[in-house]
Amino acid sequence: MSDEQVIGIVAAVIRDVQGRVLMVRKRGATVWQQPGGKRDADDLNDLHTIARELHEELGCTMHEKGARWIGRFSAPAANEPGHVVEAEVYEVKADGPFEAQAEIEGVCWIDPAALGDMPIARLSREFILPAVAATPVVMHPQD
Ligand SMILES: Nc1nc2c([nH]c(=O)n2[C@@H]2O[C@H](COP(=O)(O)OP(=O)(O)OP(=O)(O)O)[C@@H](O)[C@H]2O)c(=O)[nH]1
Repeated sequence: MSDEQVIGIVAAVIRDVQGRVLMVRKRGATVWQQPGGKRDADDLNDLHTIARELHEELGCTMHEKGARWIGRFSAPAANEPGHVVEAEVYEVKADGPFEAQAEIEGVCWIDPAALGDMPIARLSREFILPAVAATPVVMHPQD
């Protein structure tokens, strides 16, 4: 049996027209990660959790349509030693502007196929961003 504690989260992938992915950095943290977070007792479902977290962290509004489940991934947690993060990950559309607020200190856009040596949380670097890089950007006229 493992002593590792599991943090369950829901995480969002938001892409721009060039296919770049929105990343956030929490206050006091060095690594970039996906927007999102833990489920609240009042959340109706995982997309509701994402919509709430996006509004809290970035002040943006998630579209109800166009969400796509990317997968469930697990990795050592970025900011909590000895913890594992287990994430349900969705690509969603949202209206900007995207502005750092609440516990978020930084926002940036990265090319998922060219990460270089940027400090990125393992969940994103090893699982989420490779999955996204393998998928073409789909833009719908109504988006
Ligand atoms: N949101 C998010 N958390 C991640 C990712 N990767 C990763 O390791 N984590 C870890 O999971 C933890 C989730 O905590 P969180 O702070 O985002 O969740 P939250 O907003 O609901 O937390 P709070 O209400 O306690 O402030 C992060 O501190 C981080 O260590 C990721 O891509 N997105």
